[in-house]
Amino acid sequence: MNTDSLTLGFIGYGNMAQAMAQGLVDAGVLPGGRIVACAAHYDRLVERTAHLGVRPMHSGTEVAAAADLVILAVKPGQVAQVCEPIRHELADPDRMVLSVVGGMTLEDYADILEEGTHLICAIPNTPISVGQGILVTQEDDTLTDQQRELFTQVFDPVAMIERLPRELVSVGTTIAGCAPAYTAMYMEALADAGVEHGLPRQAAYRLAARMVEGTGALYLATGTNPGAMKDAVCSPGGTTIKGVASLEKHGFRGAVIEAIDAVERGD
Ligand SMILES: NC(=O)C1=CN([C@@H]2O[C@H](COP(=O)(O)OP(=O)(O)OC[C@H]3O[C@@H](n4cnc5c(N)ncnc54)[C@H](OP(=O)(O)O)[C@@H]3O)[C@@H](O)[C@H]2O)C=CC1
Ligand SMILES: O=C(O)[C@@H]1CCC=N1
Repeated sequence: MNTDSLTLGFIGYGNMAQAMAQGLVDAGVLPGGRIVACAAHYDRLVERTAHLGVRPMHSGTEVAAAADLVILAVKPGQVAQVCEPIRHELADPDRMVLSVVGGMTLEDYADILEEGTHLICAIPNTPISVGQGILVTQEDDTLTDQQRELFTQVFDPVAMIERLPRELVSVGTTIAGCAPAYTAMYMEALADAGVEHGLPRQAAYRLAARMVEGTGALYLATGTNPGAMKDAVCSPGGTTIKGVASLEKHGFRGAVIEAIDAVERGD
């Protein structure tokens, strides 16, 4: 099996599944016609799948029968119920299952899937839709070496794959998977300030977005410590340090750390 003959099936076709499908099709990993999907509401599914040519199906049973790689992309509370009727199909030795269900680890599937199911648990983030994603993947999985290689072939073009031990998956997921929301809030706040000072809204968003993208790219290209990246922008007696001092006064870094703590505590 390789990506040229792979059929991928989503069980659940909401925000995350659509982001993944979009990224994979746009990156040329596979055409929409080799992706199948089911969801709770068929009419809505038909609308959501049309533009990529993804094939809508009526049930998880149809998806499992059609797909070599089945992606569980429903809410955590729904996963046991959707897997129950297709446990046997999912355990087919030629099939692999990827769970992107928030908070679910390999161990959580012991009572949900049949023993021997080839399963990997990973959490993507929404930038996967533009080929700039992250997949935080539990180090332990039950894939064969060949399936693990195929998994990498499929997702490498659209995401950085970060394999972590079970106990670190949660915080890794929070930073990679939840923080796009916090980063979007930061961009929104920067743009609001820009608009307050007269910048047109779209220009303000463009500046904020490119700045976030470029700052991340600069770190990835150079590995410079983020503290040193900050220092490099702050000229002595200059403008940037005034903003740094103001952010510190208002607890900026503490607020970010507390947000991650809140997710990890499950507040
Ligand atoms: N959004 C994100 O950034 C991320 C999400 N995740 C995880 O991905 C999973 C999905 O999240 P998200 O896409 O945001 O949620 P959505 O609510 O957007 O999507 C959930 C999907 O599940 C479908 N569904 C519900 N019940 C069934 C059922 N019985 N059979 C088949 N499909 C069903 C829904 O169908 P319908 O649309 O018809 O109601 C919908 O398509 C969650 O576990 C989440 O933790 C992981 C990483 C990031
Ligand atoms: O908020 C959520 O439940 C999901 C999990 C990771 C990102 N979004």
